[in-house]
Amino acid sequence: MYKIILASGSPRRKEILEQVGVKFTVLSSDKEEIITKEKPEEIVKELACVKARDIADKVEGKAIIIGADTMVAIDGQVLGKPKNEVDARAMLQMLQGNRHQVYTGVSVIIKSDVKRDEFNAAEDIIISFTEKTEVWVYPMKRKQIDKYIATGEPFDKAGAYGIQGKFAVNIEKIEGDYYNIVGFPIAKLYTRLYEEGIDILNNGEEQ
Ligand SMILES: Cc1cn([C@H]2C[C@H](O)[C@@H](COP(=O)(O)OP(=O)(O)OP(=O)(O)O)O2)c(=O)[nH]c1=O
Repeated sequence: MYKIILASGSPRRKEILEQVGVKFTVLSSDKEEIITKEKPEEIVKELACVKARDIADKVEGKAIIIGADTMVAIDGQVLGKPKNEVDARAMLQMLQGNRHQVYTGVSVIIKSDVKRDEFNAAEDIIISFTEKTEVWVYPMKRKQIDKYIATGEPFDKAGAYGIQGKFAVNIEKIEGDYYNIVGFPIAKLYTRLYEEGIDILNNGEEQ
């Protein structure tokens, strides 16, 4: 039996794992997120890896630690969470009437309890990937953007919107995994781990 640990404080990621029936605990990382990469698909993987590593170093025994990070990209710009209202308005102004990409990077560290020798712990297995979803947003007037900002929804979300919330009325269409936009590409994670012989729906035990 593995302990499954979600290394993220995002309530959305927790909800998605609960929805499919994974038994896990949450230990969120407070490590500073320093970006050294340029491409969004690399940045999200790097940040997911920092979160998973931070928690993996703090837990003992057999464990599967899952880190994730979500960002929005549009016209060569990468958007994280807005810092304030002005920032949120600028982001939503860019996204309205346009197409953008949402990237979520996932990093999974599988810690075994088998020791190589009496001094060294067994090597961890690391699986990491990025999932991309294309999103088209209908044109929005300044008044609509301001009303949306007033709901308070933008502030803890990459790109300043939540597709699962009140922003749903502005989504024209998506191409790719919906759950990836909400912050966690659950199907890709489940499938990749299953290929490795790990079933997260069964406490990580092999099928
Ligand atoms: C685009 C979009 C993002 N989001 C959220 C998912 C993520 O929680 C958040 C991006 O922030 P992240 O930095 O990926 O994650 P987090 O700060 O919430 O949690 P932690 O760092 O502890 O892992 O944006 C939505 O909820 N809906 C959306 O439509």
